[in-house]
Amino acid sequence: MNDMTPDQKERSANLKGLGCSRKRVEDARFTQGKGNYVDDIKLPNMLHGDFVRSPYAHARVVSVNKEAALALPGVVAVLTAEDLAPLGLHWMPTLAGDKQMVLADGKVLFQGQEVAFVVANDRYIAADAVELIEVEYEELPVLTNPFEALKSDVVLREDLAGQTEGAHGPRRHHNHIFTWEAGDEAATNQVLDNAEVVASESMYYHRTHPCPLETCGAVASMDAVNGKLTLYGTFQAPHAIRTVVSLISGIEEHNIRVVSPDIGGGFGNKVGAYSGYVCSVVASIVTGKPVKWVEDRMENLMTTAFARDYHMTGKISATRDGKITGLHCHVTADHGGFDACADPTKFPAGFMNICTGSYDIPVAYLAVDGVYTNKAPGGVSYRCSFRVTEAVYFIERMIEVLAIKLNMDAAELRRINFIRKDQFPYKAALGWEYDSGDYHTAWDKAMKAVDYDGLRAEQAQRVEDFKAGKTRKLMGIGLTHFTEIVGAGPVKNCDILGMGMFDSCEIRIHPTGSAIARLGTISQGQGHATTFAQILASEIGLSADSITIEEGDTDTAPYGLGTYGSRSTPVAGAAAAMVGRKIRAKAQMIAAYLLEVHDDDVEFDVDRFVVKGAPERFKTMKDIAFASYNQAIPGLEPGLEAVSYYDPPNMTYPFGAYVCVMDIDVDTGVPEIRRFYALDDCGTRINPMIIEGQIHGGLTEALAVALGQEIAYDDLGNCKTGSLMDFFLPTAWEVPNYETDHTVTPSPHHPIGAKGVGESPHVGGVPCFSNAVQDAFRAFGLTHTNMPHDHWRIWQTANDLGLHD
Ligand code: PCD
Ligand SMILES: [Cu+]
Repeated sequence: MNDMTPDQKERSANLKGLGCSRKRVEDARFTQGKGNYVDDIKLPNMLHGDFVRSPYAHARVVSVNKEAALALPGVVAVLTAEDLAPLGLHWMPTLAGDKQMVLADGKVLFQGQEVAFVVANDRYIAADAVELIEVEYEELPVLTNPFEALKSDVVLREDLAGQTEGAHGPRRHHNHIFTWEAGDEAATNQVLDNAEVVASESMYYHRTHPCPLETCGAVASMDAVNGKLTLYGTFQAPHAIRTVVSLISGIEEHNIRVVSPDIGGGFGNKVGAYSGYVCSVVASIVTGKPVKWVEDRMENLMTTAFARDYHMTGKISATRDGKITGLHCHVTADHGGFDACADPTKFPAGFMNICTGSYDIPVAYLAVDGVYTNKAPGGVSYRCSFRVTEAVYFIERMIEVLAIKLNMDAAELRRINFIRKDQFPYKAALGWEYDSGDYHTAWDKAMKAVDYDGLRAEQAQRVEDFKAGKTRKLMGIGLTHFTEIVGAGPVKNCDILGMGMFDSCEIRIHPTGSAIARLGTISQGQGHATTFAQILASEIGLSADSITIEEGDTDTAPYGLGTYGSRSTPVAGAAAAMVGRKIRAKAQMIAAYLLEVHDDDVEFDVDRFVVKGAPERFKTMKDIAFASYNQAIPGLEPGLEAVSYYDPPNMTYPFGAYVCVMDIDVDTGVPEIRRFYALDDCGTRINPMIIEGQIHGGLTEALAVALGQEIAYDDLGNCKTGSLMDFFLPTAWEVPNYETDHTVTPSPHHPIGAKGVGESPHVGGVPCFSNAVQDAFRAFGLTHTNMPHDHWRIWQTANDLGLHD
């Protein structure tokens, strides 16, 4: 940009390409109520489905009596496992290599589990009929604690009885799912045993839920005449859903069309497959009519994919002057009744092995035990790619705990252990190769921006004042330096149900120099229609305003693995850049032909090809597009179209430095966020305004998780947080003013150097908010206390430390 002439700058600005804070093109539709969501889909003669769900967390289903329901006028059908069994559809495969009941097959394993599916003429009749179905249950002992589940005689998964081998290796107990290990245990233990200092801590990253504003839903429409099934739904991965539906239903894949229309937020909740999808498809086949199923808020919170629920124990060793020498981590992962985690096949605990964080740790070991309990299945990322938020929370807490043990400043401890710029690409002890980073620059910028030393001085004074009885408010400074890992993934190690996690972009340039591009991803609010057009604009020299972006229809879009794990930019974004380069290569030939020079004698110049050394002789991309349809080079195919399937060579590693300043009222437990500074480095920035929006959103979800959001159960397995009365969803009232900042460290292997950003603020935000709360109490002897830090728990912490005496 800097070495451009004024004319080039102007032409470049007209393209609205990379780096432009272009306004979101989708917002005209959304802000005027013209979105098209699943519930807006209304097909002729459409029926409506609703579930009978189990009130018990663990029970045998003795009988289901449908008679009264079927007698209700307007009820068309009631499906149970018995009806699905002949089709082989009473169980479905999960993304984690387990299988899950579509409808209760003899027993239920969590509260809210689907027992029967009612199909009726309208949603209200369906709901009334649900009440008329009599289910006889026989209660069984409930296990909600994974540690107890591993000791209990109670067999949760009777269908797996006697199976000592699971999808991810040996199972050592009937409620054990897998053990997954990374790193060198013997070497790590040796370092820990001989270390000058070792800090240990156990922490629980509580169960929570993505809770998008729009709940999950689907409309299935089986056309019996031509054998075509159309399935509309809130799918974050429409192509994968098409393949799964084909595999489990036996309908040939070309006869299935999956459409993700507008999606009202996904956040990981809409990656997996749910009973509602299968039941609406079966119901449509059985009734010959379209069937809609849309869950309500309680069903969404209580039964669809939860996130986290990781019990983590760590040991970190260091020299007396603070150089970290080793890290040991053990996780007990509560997966609920079925293992339905959405992770690449080879990673049953996702990318938890990024838990060495931003630090140069020579040796490390991680083991994760997956366990069945009587809770809802799921295990999705919720704004973090595959357990990265758990990993970052773990290491950022361990650093704080170590700082306390060493009696060192936590910022300085981080600084002396960061991976240095000259160490990239950096091979981490747990296997990943970090593509790029410049942590010291980011950290120093952050410390300076917030006047870190000044803050610590103020905090020390506050402690004095508190002890002197002059104030009842403590001050906490939360620090986090996170490293994300996004862009799954190289096909060599990342697949879902055998489908490699590449992604795709196809473009067709029309004669007049405008275009349509389709991708294998699907926006849920991220703004892909805006940003993918920007990547293409810069690559092919046509204005972003002349490029339509389309996603989500498997009949038209090229195959791709969808949008989650911040993979759209690293993978599909790369495909977009590559497809642009294919277009440019052909355009170059056409331009040279039209200008009557050799191919090598023309060069690309923003929006045109010019003859080298003679910039007045050129053909614009618009000229070339038109020519490609009528005067193409003899022997060359007409038209200007291309498709690219991109298999990334590595993942991308965005990072950031966050600081949170908080005042905590010791007597009420209420935290007040005075300041939140977030520096993000996502490599090349496509749209700074969209990035800022992503960061505000992710930080707000981080605040939610750290300060109150939780899916909680009582001992009987009753979900206590099934509505927004109990499940904390922050509003403008709780949200502070965020200060955003950035550095730019491009990814060396991504065609435009971009890394993902959507998840970063959440991954970095959760430990930062939590560290702020905990730091406020450091001077009074606190080392660690578990999230969520709601007012009651904060008050309790103060009380336990004797601050109310
Ligand atoms: N460098 C850069 C990067 C990025 N970007 C931008 O930003 C966004 C984002 O991106 P990414 O990061 O790549 O991502 P994606 O793939 O697209 O997406 C995903 C994410 O995204 C986020 N964000 C959001 N937003 C909204 N609005 N909504 C939603 O739902 C959501 N979700 C969340 C989540 S959760 Mo997961 O699923 O858990 O895994 S994952 C996730 C987009 O638009 C793009 O383009 C830019 O501009 N630049
Ligand atoms: Cu995750």
